[in-house]
Amino acid sequence: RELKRRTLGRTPPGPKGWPIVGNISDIPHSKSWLTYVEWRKIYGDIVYVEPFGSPTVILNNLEDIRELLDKRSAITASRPRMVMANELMGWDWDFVHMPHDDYWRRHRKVFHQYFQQKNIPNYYPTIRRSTANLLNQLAQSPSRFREHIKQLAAATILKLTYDHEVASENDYYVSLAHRALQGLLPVVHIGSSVVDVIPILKHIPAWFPGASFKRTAQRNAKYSSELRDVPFSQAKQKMATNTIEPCFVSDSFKKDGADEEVVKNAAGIAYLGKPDLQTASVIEFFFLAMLRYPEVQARARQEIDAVTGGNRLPDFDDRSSLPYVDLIIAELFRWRPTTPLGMHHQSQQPDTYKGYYFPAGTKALFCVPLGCTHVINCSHSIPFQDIFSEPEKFRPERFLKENAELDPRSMGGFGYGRRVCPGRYLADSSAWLAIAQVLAAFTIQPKRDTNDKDILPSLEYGGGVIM
Ligand code: HEM
Repeated sequence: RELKRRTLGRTPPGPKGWPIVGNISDIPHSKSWLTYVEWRKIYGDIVYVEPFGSPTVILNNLEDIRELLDKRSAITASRPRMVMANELMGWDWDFVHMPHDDYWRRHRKVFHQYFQQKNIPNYYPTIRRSTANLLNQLAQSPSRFREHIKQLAAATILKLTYDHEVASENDYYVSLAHRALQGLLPVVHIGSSVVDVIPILKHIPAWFPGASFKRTAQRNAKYSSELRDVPFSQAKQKMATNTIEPCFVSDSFKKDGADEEVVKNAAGIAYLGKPDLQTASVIEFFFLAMLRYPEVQARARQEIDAVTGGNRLPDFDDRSSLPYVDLIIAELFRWRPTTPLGMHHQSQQPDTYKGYYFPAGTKALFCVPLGCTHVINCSHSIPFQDIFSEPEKFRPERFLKENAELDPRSMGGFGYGRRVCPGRYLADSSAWLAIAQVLAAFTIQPKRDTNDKDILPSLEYGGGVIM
């Protein structure tokens, strides 16, 4: 290591690890960003750790993130090996976690062709239908708003992907995705499973003491193939009988050189739920913000009523006349990013930056540099307060004044470089219509307790990958 240091330069500073296991015990499994905040104060914007010999940097500064993950994306667009998820649980078809290679590129291309920006207006009718259903459900059972929001996101993506209509919360496809995700989400974060840290353990038998990860993997493996195969074969049956309406599967099959396996995999990922979980998450955070900031809600309502006359719902044509609603969405991305640590990137070549050496295979985690994510439970340390003042406050007006040139939607909320979220245009349109129409049709208020006091929900994050 000393020789490497002398010839290639130093790796960035970070907590000193132990022999062999490195920093494995320094990285918490849950809410790790709180630890990263503390490390930033000690070591600076670029922190280096080596859990079990695996080089990892934590990037805390937008300028560094943009340089390394956007500009040098050709070498930082890969993903870390995921032994538990991909090799034991059968998720190797999931292109979100594929290495940056030709096979990934083919999936990304087919996905992009369908979900690219210019195609989104074709999907407005589907988004409108799902949103109308959300409004009806909210009118009938407002306290179940979280279930209704999840159904909204699932209905849009399943219709667009397979021409499948989600009729109820108990929809079979929705529960398939839910079951699969319950197994997958806990194992996609660095260090979340012992076998990702020590891959050789994947060869020990399931009965071996301490091999509970193997038994967990075996239990969950069938959900991954079920999720990918069942909806796809039903869509294919509809295609065979000419009863399918245009959707991702049918459109992608019509393209020259269509590859069935790639279309099947990419469809499975559109539907898997991570994407629609995130859209649902943005809308849930919107409800939280409106409960806490009624003055923002009132101002948005005023803006909408001035455009619609208060007697119709806003629609996509109104978007350019409703700038404040857009600022609310921008502020949601800053105030509560749905993936505060983004998704891990991995470099494919050694590199140097700011005098530091990054070995090939360095994993990069970026703390989405938007504001108060990191402050929760930790109000004395506010990273990025250099960018946003009072980051813990939900204040859409900040983008009219001191932060007018910034848009958090292009500051990491959707990721970076060649891996930037290819579903972002669909997500943006779905979230916008739901938020604008809910603002027009309802007033979001807290429940009251028996003493007529508002019951306000907690502002705390959970501890997973997607909030
Ligand atoms: C508000 C909603 C959403 C948010 C905040 C979001 C955010 C993200 C983020 C942070 C990444 C990782 C980017 C990186 O590694 O640098 C990502 C990747 C991805 N997202 Fe989204 N996303 C959303 C909605 C969607 C939707 C609706 C779809 C599908 C239609 C989608 C499909 C994907 C896919 C396929 C990837 C993996 C791309 C790759 O690895 O090449 N996302 N998203």
